[in-house]
Amino acid sequence: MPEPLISLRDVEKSYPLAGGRTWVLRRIQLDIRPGEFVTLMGPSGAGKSTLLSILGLLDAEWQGQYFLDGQAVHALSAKGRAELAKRTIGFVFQQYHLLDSLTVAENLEVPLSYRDLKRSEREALVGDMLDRFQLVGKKDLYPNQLSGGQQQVVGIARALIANPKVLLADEPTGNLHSTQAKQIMEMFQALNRAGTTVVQVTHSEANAAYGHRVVQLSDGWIQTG
Ligand SMILES: Nc1ncnc2c1ncn2[C@@H]1O[C@H](COP(=O)(O)OP(=O)(O)OP(=O)(O)O)[C@@H](O)[C@H]1O
Repeated sequence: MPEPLISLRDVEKSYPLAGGRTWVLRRIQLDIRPGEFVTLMGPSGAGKSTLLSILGLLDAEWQGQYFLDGQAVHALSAKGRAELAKRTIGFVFQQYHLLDSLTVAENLEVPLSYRDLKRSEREALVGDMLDRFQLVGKKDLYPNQLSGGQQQVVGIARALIANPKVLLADEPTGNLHSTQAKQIMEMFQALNRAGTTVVQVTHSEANAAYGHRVVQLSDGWIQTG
């Protein structure tokens, strides 16, 4: 068995509440191995998005231990976390989060702007992604000129352009019709088969069926057995 790519030990999160605290995640233990496709499920408010944000290093306000790709996230500075995230994580959002004032090609280039790459190298990577995701004909359009499904394809291409080890997706098909949703899930499955580790949050059993296993959250606890 390979070493886990993601390992959480006693991860907890809470918010201050009048006179005490309200708990969102309780004593989370989770191991995800390279090449896995894991689905986080559970009722509304169970803590799924919170857990995914912690995994994606978008949230640093938690307690416990998190090892990502051999690094102790809990011991890293904000700068160290940001660098680890850039190298390791691609994040796909339900609401796409594309920049409206940038074209498709420019949106794809955003994650590369933080890298020390020559302009020609950036253009080559953007060109590869446009080809791979069949977006060449759309490259000069703005997000509001695309369908929801096409915007999500751009969101996925942007998440993948820096070649992350882990793709995290929070309800990636939540705003899409079922045909578009199926296309997106097939894309995730293909990426996973090509080696990318995938963690998705979904309420959909159909989407969960694309993954290898389901982790159930309830009131901030992982349900076992
Ligand atoms: N700033 C905050 N202060 C207090 N509680 C918060 C805050 N932000 C989130 N929470 C609580 O954290 C809990 C978990 O939220 P989270 O978004 O992770 O749930 P979820 O399982 O993703 O739900 P959904 O399926 O509805 O998206 C919720 O009960 C929410 O009210």
